[in-house]
Amino acid sequence: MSSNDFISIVVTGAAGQIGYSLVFNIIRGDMFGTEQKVRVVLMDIEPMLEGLKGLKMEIEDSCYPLVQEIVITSDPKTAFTNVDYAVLVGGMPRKEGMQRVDLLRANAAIFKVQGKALNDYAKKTVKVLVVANPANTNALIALLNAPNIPPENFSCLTRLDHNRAKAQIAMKANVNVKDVHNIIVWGNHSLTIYPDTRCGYINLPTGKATIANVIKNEAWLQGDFVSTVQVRGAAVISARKLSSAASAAKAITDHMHDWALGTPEGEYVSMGVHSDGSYGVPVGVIFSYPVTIKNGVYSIVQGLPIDQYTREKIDLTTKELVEEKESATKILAEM
Ligand SMILES: NC(=O)C1=CN([C@@H]2O[C@H](COP(=O)(O)OP(=O)(O)OC[C@H]3O[C@@H](n4cnc5c(N)ncnc54)[C@H](O)[C@@H]3O)[C@@H](O)[C@H]2O)C=CC1
Ligand SMILES: O=C([O-])CC(=O)C(=O)O
Repeated sequence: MSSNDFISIVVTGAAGQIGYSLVFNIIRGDMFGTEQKVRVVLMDIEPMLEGLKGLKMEIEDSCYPLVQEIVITSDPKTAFTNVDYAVLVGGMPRKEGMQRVDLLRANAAIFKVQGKALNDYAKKTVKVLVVANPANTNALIALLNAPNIPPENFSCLTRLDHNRAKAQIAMKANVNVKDVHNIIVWGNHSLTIYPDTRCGYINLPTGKATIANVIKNEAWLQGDFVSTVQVRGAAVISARKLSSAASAAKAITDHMHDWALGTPEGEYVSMGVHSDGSYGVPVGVIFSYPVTIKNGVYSIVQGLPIDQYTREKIDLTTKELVEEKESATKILAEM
């Protein structure tokens, strides 16, 4: 995993609300296991360095034994040098009246710089997770600016959508979340993401049953369930007046944990990854697929049945991602 006896991970946007939860998940051992020492680089923009000093003090005061070193910085070279993992949370949030393309432009500049810094300073084996929105296309921009790092090493966070879908099914079926398996979320981390339960199953005391057979409500599975997952982020913002943070940090932790340590035999998780053309999605967009992971390498689950309804949902989210890619390509060409 690392040439040393510790793993080096950078978290950008570490002074923000996700960072405040995430960093403690990492140093507690939730991400890489309770025996794995970690060197954590906390990166944010210069005006946030004072806040990062406070976070560093809190980390020290928590006395977590896995902490090898805590570095705080706003300098990309210092942040990315020799890291094994990079979680890119920092970005420009959408402001009132801002169009999606404006958000893309503001973030393209950030992810161009960070992609180049990863390329120049990180280990060539670095595994990158982009969280900041628009997450799929920000990940693509970073990837395009890091030609020396394999495209398979870039991903974006859709595990929160996956976890949200799993939780909705568990609540509807009145079972524990740990008994719900093989949910899939397809596509873009946006309102078009498609949560799909057709391959999923639930472990009941009587044995394994399909989600459809337990829920027995196809209209709900194709209607309210899908829309609840799609608008869940907005629902949290509306209630909390802040976007999801602890649940996002948990999803990041799940994503990196599974990427580093693998998925249980037969278990799918959802990850935004560089499309290889699977399921008719064009090559070269960052698309959420069902994956299994072994020895740090993910494989897109192949051969799943795609019915007409699913095809339409996958096509819709694909169309949005292709349009985002076109906008990003134009924006990058103008820079
Ligand atoms: N993919 C997903 O499932 C989710 C994505 N998000 C996204 O994650 C991002 C972060 O969310 P929060 O922590 O709540 O936001 P926040 O606003 O609390 O924190 C963001 C941090 O990023 C920093 N930042 C801005 N530009 C930076 C740069 N160039 N380099 C380093 N740091 C920079 C800011 O100074 C701030 O400290 C947002 O874009 C949000 O939309 C949030 C939840 C779920
Ligand atoms: O919209 C946001 O900033 C937060 C987000 O992505 C989510 O909660 O899924």
